[in-house]
Amino acid sequence: MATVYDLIVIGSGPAGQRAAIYAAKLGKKVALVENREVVGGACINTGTIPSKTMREAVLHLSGYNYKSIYGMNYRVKERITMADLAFRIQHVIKTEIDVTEAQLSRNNVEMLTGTASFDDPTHIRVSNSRGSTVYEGKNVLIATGTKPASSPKVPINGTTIINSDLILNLTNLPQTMIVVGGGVIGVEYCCMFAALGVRVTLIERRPRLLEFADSEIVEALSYHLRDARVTMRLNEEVESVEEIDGKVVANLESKKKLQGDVLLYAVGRQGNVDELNLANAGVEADPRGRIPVDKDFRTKCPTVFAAGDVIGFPSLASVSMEQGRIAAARAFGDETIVSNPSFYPYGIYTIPEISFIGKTEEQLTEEDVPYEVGLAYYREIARGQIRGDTSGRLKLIFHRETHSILGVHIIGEGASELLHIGQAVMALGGKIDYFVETVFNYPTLAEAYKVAAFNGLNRVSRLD
Ligand SMILES: Cc1cc2nc3c(=O)[nH]c(=O)nc-3n(C[C@H](O)[C@H](O)[C@H](O)COP(=O)(O)OP(=O)(O)OC[C@H]3O[C@@H](n4cnc5c(N)ncnc54)[C@H](O)[C@@H]3O)c2cc1C
Ligand SMILES: NC(=O)c1ccc[n+]([C@@H]2O[C@H](COP(=O)([O-])OP(=O)(O)OC[C@H]3O[C@@H](n4cnc5c(N)ncnc54)[C@H](O)[C@@H]3O)[C@@H](O)[C@H]2O)c1
Repeated sequence: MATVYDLIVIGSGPAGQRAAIYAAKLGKKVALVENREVVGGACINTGTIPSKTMREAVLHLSGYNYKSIYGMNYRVKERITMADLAFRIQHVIKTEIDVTEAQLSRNNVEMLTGTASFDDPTHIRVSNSRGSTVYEGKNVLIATGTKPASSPKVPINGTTIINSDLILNLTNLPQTMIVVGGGVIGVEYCCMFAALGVRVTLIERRPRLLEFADSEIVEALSYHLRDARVTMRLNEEVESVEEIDGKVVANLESKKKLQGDVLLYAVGRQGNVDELNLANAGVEADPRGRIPVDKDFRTKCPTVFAAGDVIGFPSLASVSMEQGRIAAARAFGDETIVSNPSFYPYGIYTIPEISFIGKTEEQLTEEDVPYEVGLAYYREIARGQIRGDTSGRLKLIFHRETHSILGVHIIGEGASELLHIGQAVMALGGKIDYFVETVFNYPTLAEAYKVAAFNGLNRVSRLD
């Protein structure tokens, strides 16, 4: 007889963890299956946490934030090595794994190590080196995440041709690097390596980087990339990659050839569905391994749910956690838990960082919405000068007539934290006037909201 669980969760990344803990809090019997040796998924082990820790280490050791004050030669450590970066990354990964394991165990979530697959909609086979065991799940959540997209024409070798899972395989900092893909992963790593002095060439097949972000903000970022000696090749597609005489060569569709010491291939991600035997549950994935779900994260099979990156957009750790929580609630008939997707923020940890919420100017123009913009430059704000960030800016987009806030877009120090002020005001239905009427601590970067609000309202009154 198979052991019976109220919920079997497959995958221990942000979506799986939150679902498992939420169901356990409802008093349900929960098992969490993970095929890695440790919990945390791509988020803790290869994606979010390592990349954000590496960025922090790069900023600290390179003295990046203080160069405008102490001069371009200022740095905390003269020769920064991959070992310096790996030291801090491994420390944070280990701590995060410990925290997650403790959370799961004190909530009585049973961990099963191995690869899960469906025998039928309610029977999950867990296979590992010791064999396989079948468990019964009255409900099942697929939270298996994604892996880096690959191409037979790009032979990843783990040393000179890598993807984002293999960054820590680099033993030495390269002198030159080719980054393929101007999405979030490509641009974030491009910024980090450029800040370390690596000469980076970034190749993107679209006409611009980060196509979902506000174009003014992306232009501002592009200025910083050029300043860090990054060469941007937009409208260029990489067709194949090869190794010639110890160098990596990227062959572009335009017949150009680019050469570097290392190539990072970051052209998107593919759902982890190959090993699941989805057909046995009557569930199908699309060619990119994404599983379609309804608003409650239910698949075509009523007792099988899917959440996190495996369902596709927006593929963020932050959103995956919410999806997992809601999926678990719905599995047990709890309709009270809600989460509003229109107030999901983006934090893009480029150097400088970018964060935004709501609509871009391009979207509002397309929709014929009468909007106005209020801008604040960090250089006009005392805290900007104190922190040494004089190029940051905060942009508030608001409705000319109702004054409601339609979007907040920030580039600069602290952007991803600062954004949550705008997010709260938007979510609570506040208007731009709130920022004018509110006293902010001084000197803070948050003051940028007030300056931007004055700027925007002045523009409206000049025209009315
Ligand atoms: C380089 C990088 C940087 C990122 N930075 C950010 C960021 O700054 N902010 C942000 O919000 N998001 C970021 N993300 C995205 C974020 O990591 C993902 O959105 C998040 O990890 C998705 O969580 P998940 O639970 O869906 O799956 P994952 O975290 O991918 O976890 C899924 C787990 O399931 C396991 N699994 C797969 N198949 C099976 C099976 N058959 N049986 C058992 N186990 C299985 C996998 O091994 C994995 O451990 C980043 C991603 C990358 C790659
Ligand atoms: N800070 C964050 O929130 C964060 C950070 C990293 C990753 N992520 C998540 O990870 C996911 C994957 O990120 P990603 O950057 O790999 O994927 P992506 O799909 O966002 O970007 C891939 C880019 O590569 C380009 N491209 C594809 N093939 C190409 C080729 N042959 N030559 C040149 N360019 C090519 C595409 O046009 C696209 O712009 C994202 O959806 C994102 O949500 C989030």
